[in-house]
Amino acid sequence: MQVPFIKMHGLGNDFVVLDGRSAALPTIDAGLAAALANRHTGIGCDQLVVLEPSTVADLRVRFFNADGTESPACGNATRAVGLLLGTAATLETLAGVLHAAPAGDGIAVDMGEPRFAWEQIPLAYALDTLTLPVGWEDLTQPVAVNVGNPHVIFFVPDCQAVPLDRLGPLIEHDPLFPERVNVNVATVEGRSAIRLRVWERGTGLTLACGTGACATAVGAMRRGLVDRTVRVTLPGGTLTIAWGEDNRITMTGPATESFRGTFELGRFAA
Ligand SMILES: N[C@@H](CCC[C@H](N)C(=O)O)C(=O)O
Repeated sequence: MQVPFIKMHGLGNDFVVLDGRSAALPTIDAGLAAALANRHTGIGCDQLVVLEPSTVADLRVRFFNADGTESPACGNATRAVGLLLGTAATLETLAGVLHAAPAGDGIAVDMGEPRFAWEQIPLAYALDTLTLPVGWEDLTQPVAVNVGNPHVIFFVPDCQAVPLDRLGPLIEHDPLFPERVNVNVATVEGRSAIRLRVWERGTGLTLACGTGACATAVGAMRRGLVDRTVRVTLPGGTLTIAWGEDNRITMTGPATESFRGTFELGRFAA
């Protein structure tokens, strides 16, 4: 069976998109997702994105990390799907129904409401999520925010200097986070500018993480470090994040289609 795919990215966070809205797709499981994502033996991507019909929105979108695990949310991929659709649309995700629409040269997405209760992150036990009293070497006292997926954010003087490739996996797998966690290191550069690097749960270091940008912006706003609209610059480029009076987060930024192709399912599925 030949399966069509679309290769896309949002600020270098790259995706293989399978469109099952009108054509039947093979069963998507962790093994197939990980095989397709593999950069040596597969197509190669940070996330596999699957589009399906929905009964409650214009379409349903599922996100799989490079290790095959499914995530309820992926900000950059949501913008990429918005680009594919080319018009305002509602997207059913495991994190709720989101709204994406063209905005200038990019796509704006209503990413929903952030959650801060320790059970909602989730943490293994009750702690103050505005200042978690924990640390790993020089990374201490992070904020925890759930924006559909779990994030911790460490505010540091120079995020470029953090050995995130070493500390990221330690923190991701710490028993404090029963569903693991995305690890953000951020430097506030002014009332409306943040620099950010992210170790993504299930994928590792990426060039950009949309939900990481949302969680970091909201964490910085909760701490009073920045205004309610902020530009978040990641290695792959810049997103604008606004946290409105209605408690909803809007993420705006670019997305790109790279190429289209097909793969032979038998090479990847068991
Ligand atoms: N790249 C993403 C986030 C993908 C999911 C994340 N790794 C998780 O498991 O929660 C983004 O742009 O938000």
